[in-house]
Amino acid sequence: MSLYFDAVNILTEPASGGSFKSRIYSARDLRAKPAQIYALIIEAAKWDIVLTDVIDRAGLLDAERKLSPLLALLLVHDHLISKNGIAAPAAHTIRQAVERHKVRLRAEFTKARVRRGCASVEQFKAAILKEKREAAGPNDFIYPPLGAREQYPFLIGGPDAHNLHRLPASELAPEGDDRKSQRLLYVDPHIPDLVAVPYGADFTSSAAYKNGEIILQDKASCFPAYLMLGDRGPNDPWQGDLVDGCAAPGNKTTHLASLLAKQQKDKRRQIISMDASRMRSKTLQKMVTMAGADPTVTVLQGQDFLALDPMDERFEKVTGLLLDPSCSGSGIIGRDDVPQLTLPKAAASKAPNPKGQGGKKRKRGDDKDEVEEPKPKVASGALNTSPSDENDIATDSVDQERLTKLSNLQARIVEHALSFPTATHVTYSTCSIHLIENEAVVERVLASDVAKEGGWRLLRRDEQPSGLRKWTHRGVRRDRETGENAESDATPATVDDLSDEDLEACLRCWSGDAEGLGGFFVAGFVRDPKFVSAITKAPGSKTKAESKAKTPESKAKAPKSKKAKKEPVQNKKVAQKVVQEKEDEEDDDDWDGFSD
Ligand SMILES: C[S@@+](CC[C@H](N)C(=O)[O-])C[C@H]1O[C@@H](n2cnc3c(N)ncnc32)[C@H](O)[C@@H]1O
Repeated sequence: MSLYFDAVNILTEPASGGSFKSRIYSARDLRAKPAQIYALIIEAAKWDIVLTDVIDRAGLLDAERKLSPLLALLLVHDHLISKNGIAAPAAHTIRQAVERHKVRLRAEFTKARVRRGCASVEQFKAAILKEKREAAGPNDFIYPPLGAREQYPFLIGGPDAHNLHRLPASELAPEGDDRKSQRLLYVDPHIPDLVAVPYGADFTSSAAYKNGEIILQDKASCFPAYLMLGDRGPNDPWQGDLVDGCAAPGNKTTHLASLLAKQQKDKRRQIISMDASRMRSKTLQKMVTMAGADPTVTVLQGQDFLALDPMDERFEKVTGLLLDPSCSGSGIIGRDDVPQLTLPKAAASKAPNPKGQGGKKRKRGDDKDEVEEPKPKVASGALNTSPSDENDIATDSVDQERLTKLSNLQARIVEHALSFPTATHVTYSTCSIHLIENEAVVERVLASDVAKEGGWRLLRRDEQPSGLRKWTHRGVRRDRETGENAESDATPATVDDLSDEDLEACLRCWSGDAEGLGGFFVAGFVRDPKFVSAITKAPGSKTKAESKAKTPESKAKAPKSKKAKKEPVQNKKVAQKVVQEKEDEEDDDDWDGFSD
């Protein structure tokens, strides 16, 4: 029974940071399994317009005054549609409150099906999806309308499923869907192997999804790995190993693995992937395994990227580093992303709550008779969720001090990446909209000694992979006016030291435009490989990198250690600080991978 009360609480509590799904998985006071709660809400949302109609016509809420509209909707969903009925003992008050009306409820459900001319429940489900799709508007097929992302997932092939476009439409379309004969996948024009699927396509039950052959991923999240590995193929494969320094839950790591696998059929390069948070590292490992990327990816669990010694032998072949560190998450859309359900009408004479909020708070163990819950933020409309699980710290207001701290850490992380002696490519990304975390970090990094000494510059637009070259949203010189910024007292930041070409090199995504994405930023840093060999191997070079680099002789003498070497003292303080921050964040979002 706790399942329904937990679901009601989740749907009615004020949204904190992270996506709806991640909030369920990280909630502490749930008694039912998070996966069950999530599934109940998602399934009930698919049927809400019918269930509401059935409940209203059956007069359930007038007869059962203790049932709130939301609780009734969830219970009636399981009563009519779930194979096992309501998940509560037969004698439970709430179950009885619904089952007392089973004849009427069943009759109204059947009438609703027959009115739509459907012979089976599957057909009925498809008809409802179609109704909802039509209500959502004509553009639903292309990209997700804001706030309905999880219904229009972006899919990307996993390491061993390079061509998702071949996936049979029958795997994706719901049974009885009248679009089976139509084109069901929208092939993305910017990212290879990326497709959007139409409303109601239940790919989560497809074998390809369960096997990790396809991965649900936000489009913007695909930019960094593609920016790094580009349009190469087997004739022009990536040379060297890769590091993903801030990798959990693993979207970009698995995308890197997928792109690498496409290029290198025989000898696979390695990806060393890590996250400072131990808890999130477990999710990372799980996602890597599910994607079949274990042969390519080594996960360093709980590893602080800043504590890595770039001179460690493990990294001697590293040519590319992908950095997607913690950020404000201000680009994540649908923060208040509780599913929006159409609800039945409350009983007419129900006593209003004194605070105007609906009922009393339920205590643990007392769910036998307490059946009202706070008024949900529910309305008619589509399911509204966001795939923001990889980011963890979105807040509702601009905290300049926090942004400054984050940007300091972000700049330090990118500069550390630039200090890897054999690196030629580094990408930096955030899902923040703030200049201070994006262009301003790039500006600082380019001005740093490590960038200047190492010959680093930005990967120009004309050098970017073909799909991203076409992307029109580019870096900005000053913060855009947003609701959040408007409330901030801070003077708008500007970047004056970046050239127009530098800004063209930066890629931006904005929420609220026709692209249908959240806010995102990515930039690529590159340097000429000849310059790399000069700083690591040229005799007499005075660079820091070279002064620390091992000579071939010292390498021959030193035992080949698999363990990280003692970190530089300067990094140690940073490392301790970051690890502390990470431990503070251990309770943040976890992501349950694609193993529903
Ligand atoms: C935005 S999330 C990364 C999302 C990931 N790239 C993906 O695509 O799924 C940021 C991650 O960086 C990790 N992180 C932050 N600072 C770190 C550090 N110094 N070393 C390693 N990981 C760090 C956080 O624990 C968090 O999991």
